[in-house]
Amino acid sequence: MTLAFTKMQGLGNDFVVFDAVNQSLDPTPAWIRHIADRRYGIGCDQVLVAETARHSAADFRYRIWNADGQEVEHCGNGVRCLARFLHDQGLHRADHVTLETDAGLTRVERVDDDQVRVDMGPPVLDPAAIPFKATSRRVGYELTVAGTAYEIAAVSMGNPHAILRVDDIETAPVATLGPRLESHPRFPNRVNAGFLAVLSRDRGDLRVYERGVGETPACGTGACAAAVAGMLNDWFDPTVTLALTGGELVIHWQGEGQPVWMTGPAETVFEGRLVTGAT
Ligand SMILES: N[C@@H](CCC[C@H](N)C(=O)O)C(=O)O
Repeated sequence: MTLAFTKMQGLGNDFVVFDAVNQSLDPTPAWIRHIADRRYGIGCDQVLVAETARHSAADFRYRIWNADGQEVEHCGNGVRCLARFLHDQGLHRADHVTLETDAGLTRVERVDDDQVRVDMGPPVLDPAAIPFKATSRRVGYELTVAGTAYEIAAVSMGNPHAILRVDDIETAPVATLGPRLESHPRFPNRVNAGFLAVLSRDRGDLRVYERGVGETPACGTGACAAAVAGMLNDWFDPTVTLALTGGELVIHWQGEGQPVWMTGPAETVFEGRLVTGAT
């Protein structure tokens, strides 16, 4: 048996993408870990799958697995890549597509050959819905990690994010504090940890330690969550450019109840076929 796949990336956050509309696929956590393995598999941060939509308003269903084999709710860089995949594979020729995820419906628009713009929906700020253990909703929460208190913001973009403001992302303790935040007991579903440096009212630097992966060159939902945290704190104007290790994303949010818009690139790296022993 062989399975067609496409390797894609958005700002260096990389994906193996499968069409499960025209080929049959039954991903198990062990199979996902094998595909994501950079020595024994293809190698990626996330595996993305396009399926037939269940919701009548959606064109396709979009599923995401982290490299550790866990299925998750959303992926911002991935959604741009999936839209480009559907277009380039001839599965959906229009310049916009509506995708259904476990986090709801997402509308993706092609801006030009390089840039894709996504309506990521409104951020979720109610702690119980993130989920984050807190007695009431706040802009900043004190979180104790290994005896040290940090002020974080907690935001869900369908998936959970903790955002910590730092002076400089070069010296931010991403490798040490990232995994401790990821598995902090106040985030029962674990969390993606963003380290944000505010440069001006319309620019910031961001590094993200992703749940189920580790630090990646970029995280789209992480950039949306960091922008929202920065706007709620009045550090940013409604449009901000965030520079991640892999490149820049432009995020626009007009406030409470409004959708977060994310604009950035999506690129195909290569196409291939998985052969025996891979499933
Ligand atoms: N890289 C992604 C986020 C992927 C999922 C995340 N690791 C999670 O567990 O929620 C992005 O670009 O948003």
